[in-house]
Order: sequence, then structure tokens, then C-alpha cells
Amino acid sequence: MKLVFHYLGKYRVAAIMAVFLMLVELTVELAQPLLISKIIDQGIARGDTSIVLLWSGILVGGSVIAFGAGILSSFYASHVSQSVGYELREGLYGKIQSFAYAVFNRFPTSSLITRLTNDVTQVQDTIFTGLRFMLRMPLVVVGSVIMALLVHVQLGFLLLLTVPVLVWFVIWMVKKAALLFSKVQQRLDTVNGVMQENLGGMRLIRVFVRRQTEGVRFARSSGDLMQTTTSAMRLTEMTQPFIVLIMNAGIIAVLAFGHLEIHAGTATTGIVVAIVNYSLRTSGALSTLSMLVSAFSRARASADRIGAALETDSEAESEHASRAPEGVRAGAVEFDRVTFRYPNTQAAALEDVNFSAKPGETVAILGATGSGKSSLIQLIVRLYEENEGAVRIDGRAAGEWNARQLHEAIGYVPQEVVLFTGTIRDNIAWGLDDVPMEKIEEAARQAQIHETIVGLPNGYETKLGQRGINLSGGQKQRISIARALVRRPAILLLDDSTSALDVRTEAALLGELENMPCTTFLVTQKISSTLNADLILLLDDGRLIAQGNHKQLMESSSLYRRIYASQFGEEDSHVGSAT
Ligand SMILES: Nc1ncnc2c1ncn2[C@@H]1O[C@H](COP(=O)(O)OP(=O)(O)OP(=O)(O)O)[C@@H](O)[C@H]1O
Repeated sequence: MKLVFHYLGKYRVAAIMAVFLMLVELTVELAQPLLISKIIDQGIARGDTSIVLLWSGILVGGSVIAFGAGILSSFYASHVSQSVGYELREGLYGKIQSFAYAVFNRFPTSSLITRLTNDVTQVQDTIFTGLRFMLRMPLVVVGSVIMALLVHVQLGFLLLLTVPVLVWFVIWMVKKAALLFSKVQQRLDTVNGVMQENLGGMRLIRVFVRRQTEGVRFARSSGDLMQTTTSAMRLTEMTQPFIVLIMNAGIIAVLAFGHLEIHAGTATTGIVVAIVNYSLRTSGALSTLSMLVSAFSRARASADRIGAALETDSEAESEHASRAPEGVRAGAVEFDRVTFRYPNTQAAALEDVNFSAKPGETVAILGATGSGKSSLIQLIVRLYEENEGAVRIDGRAAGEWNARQLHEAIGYVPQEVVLFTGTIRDNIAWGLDDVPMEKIEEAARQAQIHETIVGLPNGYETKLGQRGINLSGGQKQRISIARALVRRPAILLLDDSTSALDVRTEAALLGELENMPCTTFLVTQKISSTLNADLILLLDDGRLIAQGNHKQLMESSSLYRRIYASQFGEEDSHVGSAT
């Protein structure tokens, strides 16, 4: 909540205006029953038309003022709420962008989307209703009771008696509803998660004939959401009839006692009507208040969730981060007894890994699935940090480089290709300003995709769908490689990025890479891609069990020989010493 007030503070003038204008509206509202009682007692009862006209004129004038004040107050309140919503979304988005990569293990994407959309909207809407009604409703209750007591002490006292019962009930209900609504929010997260997985994996769902199963999974999570929401809504909807019931009992008491008072000559019809009017306003205000308070507790849960994301540490820049203007140049990479565990896991993904790659070398990383190949790459690009040992780049601990310099020097092609909505040209030049067309074409040529691109009707201006669905897997991989190459990186990291390429295209690409001055790390399952590498790292279950060039590994590693034999056939095992 502190957070919401912090953002609200920026719009305090508009917020104060909204509240002030609401108070004008409230004053007129509280005066209305009194004016009506005057019209009845001094005008209608005495047959005095001029009094009726006078008070009616005042009533109408007041209503017009209240109307104008109400509209202006809404205008200010919506300005404040929309602006705070906008700032919260911006702040949250910026924060998520700055998260250390490991944090994404803690916040699933679906939950971040719920925070950015639903939670922010919840807070935003509640700020609006808060400014318009939150202060107004308790004031209507207190003001009505005071006015009723002023109009007639004994009859006003009856109204005073009913209020604590109703307030107690509202508090009880709101507490219960708050619990239920926080469950609603969790269920919404689950629905969003299932939906996201389903939409992302639509093709797989069809091919694996999982439509029905996934449909059931979605229906289940959606049903859970419906049930929890229904329980919460039932509870809140019970409130209004209950308040009306108690208030009706109060009004009957007012009418019964009012009747006696009128007979005794200590009250008038107008007074009784005014008290009934104040009672109706009180019950109306209390039932609105109960809805507002439960909306508040929902918004509070949302604000807490937004706050939790906003308070998460951003990617820390090491204190020793380099201020050197030249940045990473040569591209030497050294792992010195590196051990790494993913957050919240016990087993090490990499254990005691030691190797050194000289500038310009090609390093092939080979190993079974789950052996730690991607983990090693992610340590170089600093998506994660090692737990023990040191990763050194150009002789300096990786944490000592400033993140921007490091990322400018690294071309990273992740295992899962990500293309953005936009043209092919935008996708290759992504993240760089004003890249000349020749450079884009050169990178595309090196990535073996230029010919394909110019063959498309719109060439480099071809628009890609949300995830580049109009290209083949291998074409997407090559565009993603061109994106890394156009940056002329000192270190190039290809995480299984040639898996969808045919042998000829892959060989041509590897040939291009050999001529480049960068240090290249190539994660691969194919031994054919390792033959010309300067250094091959053979990983097995997180351990670096062998390293050297092809010839050396053929001599020193039985696992390497076995992999070689399985891919090339036993009889060829003497072939291919390309070093
Ligand atoms: N985000 C993560 N959180 C926890 N554990 C992870 C995470 N990512 C990978 N792991 C685990 O770390 C180990 C190494 O995974 P890694 O992705 O580095 O293997 P890999 O050799 O690249 O596999 P593949 O060839 O299948 O991509 C595996 O046991 C994997 O389960």
C-alpha cells in the first residue's frame, strides 16, 4: 500500500481536488432530507406554496451544484487513477526488464503477466472508487446519524442503534471476503499459466492429439476460478440483503415511534420522513462501503503482488565493474574450477569445470542432453553467476566487466529461437541503432540465409508474425544467428543453433565462422561439427570429462570414441582428424 501512496503522491493536487469536490457533493446530499422535511412541514402541511417553491428552488440549485461537483470529481479521480495505473505498469515493466535472470525462476511468466495487467487494473480501479466513494460513504453514515440526531434526538437514536450492528457485519464479511479474493487471484494466475502454455504450444497440442486433455486441464483450472469467485461473490452479495433487512427493521421502529411522537406533538411528518430518508442513505452507504472494502482488499492483494515484484533486486552491477572505455576486445574465455547450481536446486549443473579458450578459437561443447552445455553458455553470457570458481573474460573476472560492455561483446544465439514481430531486417538489426543495410546483408550471407531472404516477395522487409511462424525452423535459426553476427562480437555463443540445418548448410556456416576473428562456442550433439574445432569440451553430467582437439580426444577419451563411432560408424573411426 505504501507503494500506491508513493505513486498517488505525484498526483496529490488532482487527488485533493477529487476529494474536495466529492465533499461538496456530500454536503448537498446530507442537506437534502432536511430540505424535504422543510418543504413538507413548512410548505405542504401549511399549504404555503411560496415556501414550497423557495425550498424546492434551493433543493434544485443544490442538486445542480452536486451534479457539477460530481462530474468534476470523477474527472479528477479518473485522471489520478489512470495516471497511477500507467506509472505502475511502466515501473513494473522496467523492473521486470532489469531482473537478474535467475529471478525468472521465482516468478513464472504467467504470474508476471497477471501482475502487469489484472493487478494493475485492480489497483487503478480501486483508486478511482476510493477517491470517489471511500471517504464519502463513511461520511454519509456519520453525517446521516448526526443530522438525524439534530433533526430529532429520540428518533435519530434509533438510527444510531442500528449502525454498530451493520458496521460489525460489514467488517466480518470483508475479512472473510479478503481471504477468498486472495485465492481468486491465485486461481487467476493458474488459469493464465495454463492458457499461456496452451496458446504457445498450440501446434504440439494438435499434433499430439492433446486437445481434449488440454481442454480438460483448462476447464479444471477455469472451474476452480469460477468456484472460488462464486463463493467470494456469494458472500459479498449476501451483504446487501442483510443490511436492508436490519435497516428495514430500524425504519419500522422509526415509523412506529414516529407515529407516537407525532401524536404527542413532539415530531412532525416532515421530521419522520427526514429520519427515514437518513436511514435509507445510511443503509445505501453501508452496502456500497462493504463492496468498496472488499474491492480494497482485492486491490491490496494486487498491490502487494506488484510490490513484491517491484521490490525484487535488479541485476546487480558488481562494485568492481569495469569503467574501462574499451570493453571486451580479444574474447579470451577461461573457466577456473567453476561450479554452478541453479537457484533452489541441490545438484550442480556444472562441477569443477576448468578450461581456457584463446581469442579467435572455436570451442565445441559436446555432451548428452542435460549434461550442462547450455548452463556453461549461460555463465559466459552472465544470465547466471557461478557459485564457486571464476569465469574470466579477457583475463578479468566476468563480474568485473560492466554488463553493457560484456553484452556488446557477446553474440548469443539461444537454444530456443526468439523472433519479434516486425520485418526480417528489424529482427537482424534488433537492439542496434542505424545498422547499414550492407552489414545486415553481410551477416545474413554469413549465416547462410541471404539467398532465402531475397527470394521472399518482400525480401528483407518481409514481416514476421508474432513468433516468426511464417518461416521454417532452420530459417529462423539462421536469422537468429545473423542477429548475433551483425554485432561483430568478440565472443559468439551458439547454443545448439545449427540443429535444424542440413549438413551442407551447416558446413558452409561453420566454414564462415572459422574465418571470423571471434571466439566461438558451439553447443552441438553432432560430432561432425566438432571436427575442426580448436577445443572440444566433452561434458557428462555436469563434469568436464575430456578436452582437447578431435585428434587428442580420439586418443584420450573412450566416450568421445564411442560417440564418434555411433555417428560415423566403427570402421571410419580413424577418419576426420582435421586438426
Ligand atoms: N532453470 C533451471 N532450473 C533448474 N535446473 C535447471 C534449469 N535449467 C537446466 N537445469 C538442469 O541443469 C542441468 C543441465 O542442463 P543444461 O540445460 O545445461 O543441459 P544441456 O546439456 O544444455 O541439455 P540439452 O542438450 O538437452 O539442452 C540439467 O540437469 C537440467 O535439468
